[in-house]
Amino acid sequence: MTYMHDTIEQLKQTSPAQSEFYQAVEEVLESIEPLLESNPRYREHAIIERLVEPERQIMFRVPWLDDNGKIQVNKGYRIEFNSALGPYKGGLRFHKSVNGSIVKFLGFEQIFKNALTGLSIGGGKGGSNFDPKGKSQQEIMRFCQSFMTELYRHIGPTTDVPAGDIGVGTREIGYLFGQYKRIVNRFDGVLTGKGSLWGGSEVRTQATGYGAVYFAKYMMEDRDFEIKGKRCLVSGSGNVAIYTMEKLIELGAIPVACSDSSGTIYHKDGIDLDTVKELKEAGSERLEKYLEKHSKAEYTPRDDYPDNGEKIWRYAADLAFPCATQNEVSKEDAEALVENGCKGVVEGANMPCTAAAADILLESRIAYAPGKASNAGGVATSQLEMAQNASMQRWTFEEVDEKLKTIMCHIYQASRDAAEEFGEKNNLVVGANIAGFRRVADAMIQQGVV
Ligand SMILES: NC(=O)C1=CN([C@@H]2O[C@H](COP(=O)(O)OP(=O)(O)OC[C@H]3O[C@@H](n4cnc5c(N)ncnc54)[C@H](OP(=O)(O)O)[C@@H]3O)[C@@H](O)[C@H]2O)C=CC1
Ligand SMILES: O=C(O)CCC(=O)C(=O)O
Repeated sequence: MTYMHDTIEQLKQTSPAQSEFYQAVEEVLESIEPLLESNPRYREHAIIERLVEPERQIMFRVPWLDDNGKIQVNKGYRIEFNSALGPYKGGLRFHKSVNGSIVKFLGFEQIFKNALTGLSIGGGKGGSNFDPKGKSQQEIMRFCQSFMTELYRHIGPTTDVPAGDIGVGTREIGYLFGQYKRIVNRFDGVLTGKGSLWGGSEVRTQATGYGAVYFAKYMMEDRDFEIKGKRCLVSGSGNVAIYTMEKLIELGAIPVACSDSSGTIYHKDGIDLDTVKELKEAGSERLEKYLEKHSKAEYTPRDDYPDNGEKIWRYAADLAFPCATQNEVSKEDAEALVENGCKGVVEGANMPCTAAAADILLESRIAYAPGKASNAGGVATSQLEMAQNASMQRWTFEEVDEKLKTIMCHIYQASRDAAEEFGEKNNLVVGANIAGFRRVADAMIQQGVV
């Protein structure tokens, strides 16, 4: 019986039916085992027992009126996981799949991600099982207003600062912020990802995708591999995928495939990003419509995917960027990527690889960047937004972008160095988990038993 095994068994008793949460905890505990062995004080201070239990979990009813005047009810969540390093910070996800396990795994990941940035932000996450697909703008606004009517009492610029995630972009943050301001009668920096007209930071929209590509660049340069000219697979076609592709194109790489929840586009000459933006950013269309402009591209609907994975990972490419959702890379997908000569996998999404897929990538020795390190550019830029709001300053795009590059470089180096320190050279999963954990755990010890 190992410490990790005992902890997971305990969680299964106390927090039943939360498979994604156990998966995230297991990965972290496995990685930090050597640190726990060499530093008994982490066990003496019951750091693991305290870390896996959120400081506060808020669940609430979100009633709203649809366009037919019918009352609809959704579940709302905010998990305030750990505030050892600063105010709870993390996004809100609106997606029909959201449940207690998903919000909890995301919140848990956020603790270590935020620690890795080197900034003063704790970990939190929230959301709702509200499905924005097919809803009118008015319905989305009414839903956001109702969600904030409960959430406002739990958040604040130095308490808990939510942001966006799947299904929550600048428009939703606008509706949430408007309702917060109306209730409390204060213009607080209580959300990030705000519109640039009213307190939002430059680069926040681009930050997660740009940050992932900066991370990829630093990681691949260390392996004498240039990104320029390389063919890339980028799953998803939302915020993170779009700005991953934009930065890749800017650096001379060629994204050849992207996807949405209905299907995958493969365009061997390179994805036309303007068309994707038109369909997905300006509108809320299905990606299949890409074919109307590019008849030579190939579209595979989800029904025709391989039984054991996603179509996108079966194409040959030099680099892969999973930027859609959790567990979107199966063991078989990872095997296909390795067999097809992929040299690096960089996670834009949170926990996009199943545990078995991550094992395949680590065993293959190809470069593998875990999301909590490579997608931290979004939350880091959110903290830059908080800093600007608090000091009533506004920095230029170039200033914020420079800071983002520096932070991503720091995260890469901290993860790489921690991996080497524990004899796991190139294992950035171990490195990121140890570097993130150590910072949070040390802060918790210094703050006593709370
Ligand atoms: N936004 C941010 O700043 C950050 C986001 N992340 C993570 O990045 C990921 C993407 O978030 P974000 O881009 O903001 O979300 P968006 O809502 O903007 O986009 C999500 C995209 O993923 C697609 N998608 C969802 N499920 C699947 C699937 N099974 N297969 C293929 N495509 C799928 C959606 O397709 P469809 O249009 O059909 O729904 C959509 O194109 C999430 O894991 C999120 O937690 C991490 C750090 C920060
Ligand atoms: O910008 C933020 O605060 C949160 C971003 C986020 O949710 C994430 O990093 O997964």
